[in-house]
Amino acid sequence: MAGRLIGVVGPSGVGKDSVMQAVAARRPGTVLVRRVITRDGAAGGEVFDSVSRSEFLAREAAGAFLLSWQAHGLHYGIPDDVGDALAAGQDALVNLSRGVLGLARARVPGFLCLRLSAPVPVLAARLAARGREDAGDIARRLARADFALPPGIPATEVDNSGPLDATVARVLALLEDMPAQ
Ligand SMILES: Nc1ncnc2c1ncn2[C@@H]1O[C@H](COP(=O)(O)OP(=O)(O)OP(=O)(O)O)[C@@H](O)[C@H]1O
Ligand SMILES: O=P(O)(O)OC[C@H]1O[C@H](OP(=O)(O)O)[C@H](O)[C@@H]1O
Repeated sequence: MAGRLIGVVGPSGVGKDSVMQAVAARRPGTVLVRRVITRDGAAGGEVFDSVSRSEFLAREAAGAFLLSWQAHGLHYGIPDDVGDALAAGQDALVNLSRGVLGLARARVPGFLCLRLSAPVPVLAARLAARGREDAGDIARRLARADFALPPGIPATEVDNSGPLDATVARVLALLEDMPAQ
């Protein structure tokens, strides 16, 4: 049976990468999708494929991405070969912009969406503690916290304002129960 693509969305700092990494580590057969990003490879955080803007645009034009978008002054791409993992029966977790959920749902049979949430003061504290962005960039990320999901996208909301372990346990339970949407 084919695996499922599980899009994890929510405001910057809510914990998407943290939750995805912990879930993949505890759930055999679940892989993390490595994103292509026009961000400095030394920025830290998630493991990603760092490329120049010109390289990104060339790959995009060549059809190398299942999904691509821009946010925070960066380009993001999801390699098309994620389909190989799904075809091999692996579930794949991917950090997505809320803005590409309509396309993801249209392009990927059985696409699932988890929407993480936490209050803005919690996001602000986490982004400051993470230290990957400067104060101006953090302010711009927080201003985007309430970005709405496109209409008609079924998403299961999971609160990540408490301990990470509690969120991970909740997501692991959900993944056993959730039917393809
Ligand atoms: N439940 C939690 N409790 C405390 N700290 C957390 C929790 N979840 C994540 N964090 C911390 O919050 C910070 C932001 O987490 P993370 O980078 O996973 O968020 P993100 O949603 O992927 O953000 P972005 O969209 O900006 O990449 C990290 O420093 C992480 O360690
Ligand atoms: O606000 P929306 O569009 O949902 O998300 C926009 C982008 O914000 C985050 O970027 P990063 O991981 O912090 O670079 C997400 O991963 C996504 O790529």
